[in-house]
Amino acid sequence: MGEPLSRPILITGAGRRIGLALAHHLLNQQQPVMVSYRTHLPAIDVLEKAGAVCIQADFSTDGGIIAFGEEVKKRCSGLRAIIHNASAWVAESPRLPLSDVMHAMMQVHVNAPYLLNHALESLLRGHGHAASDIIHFTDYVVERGSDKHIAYAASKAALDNMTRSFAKKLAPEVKVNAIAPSLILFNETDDATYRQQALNKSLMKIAPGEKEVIDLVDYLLTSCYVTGRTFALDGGRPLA
Ligand SMILES: NC(=O)C1=CN([C@@H]2O[C@H](COP(=O)(O)OP(=O)(O)OC[C@H]3O[C@@H](n4cnc5c(N)ncnc54)[C@H](OP(=O)(O)O)[C@@H]3O)[C@@H](O)[C@H]2O)C=CC1
Ligand SMILES: Nc1nc2c(c(=O)[nH]1)N=C([C@H](O)[C@@H](O)CO)CN2
Repeated sequence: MGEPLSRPILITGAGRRIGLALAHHLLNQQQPVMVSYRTHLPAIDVLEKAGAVCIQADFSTDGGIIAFGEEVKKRCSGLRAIIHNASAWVAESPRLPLSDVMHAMMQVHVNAPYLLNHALESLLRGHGHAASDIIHFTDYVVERGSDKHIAYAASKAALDNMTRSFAKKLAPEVKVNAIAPSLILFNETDDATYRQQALNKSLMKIAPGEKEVIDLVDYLLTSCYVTGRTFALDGGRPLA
């Protein structure tokens, strides 16, 4: 149904973990993919060999965000979707000035999606009803706050709110939705005690892995009706 798979899906921060898995999943479906990466990990070379267009970008400055948007516009004439995955999970710490933490969180989780959604709007429009998507990756903590990642949670809450604003602005050509995960994937540095504590916070008591996110992205991309909504991937954590 609809046009052949020609417009790329843009995934930010796809050099590792969920973004990287999503990029390979879409490529395996013969869906063209364009990604941003900050650190040139070997996985980027593999992605390029698999056919992805990979563009280096650091969203810690507005200049870096704007330059990335300009490069995307040079490299394609339309976009099927933008998936705002790029993120840093930074806790407040005595070693970091609080203003630096808040600034860094707002840059990657708010300024980047805000500026890129505006800059790339013309690439998303003009393809028909519900023909394009924006997906914001937020977080379960938007609902509950976080005493250890206050700036992170606040920035993700702003991103959650922008989901509804952009849904109003871009409908009906472009659907805009958010995915709010809780524990999906551990970090290599997570020790056994932390891992057990984290697993116990949900009813399902697992870290499901990237496929849980990929399956929801696939659903959102196929919908012609869902927009302005946030989808929790939290294993029943609010009920635990
Ligand atoms: N993993 C989980 O359990 C959970 C994940 N989420 C959300 O899901 C999404 C994916 O999670 P996950 O794969 O763990 O994310 P990661 O933290 O592993 O990776 C995010 C990517 O974003 C990139 N990035 C970070 N800061 C910047 C920046 N300033 N400019 C450009 N790129 C940047 C990183 O680049 P680099 O490779 O250079 O570091 C990295 O490749 C995120 O939005 C996250 O908040 C939410 C809840 C739980
Ligand atoms: N950018 C990231 N955001 C988050 C991560 C991560 O690794 N990178 N991890 C989490 C945790 O899994 C948390 O959900 C556990 O309760 C949150 N956000």
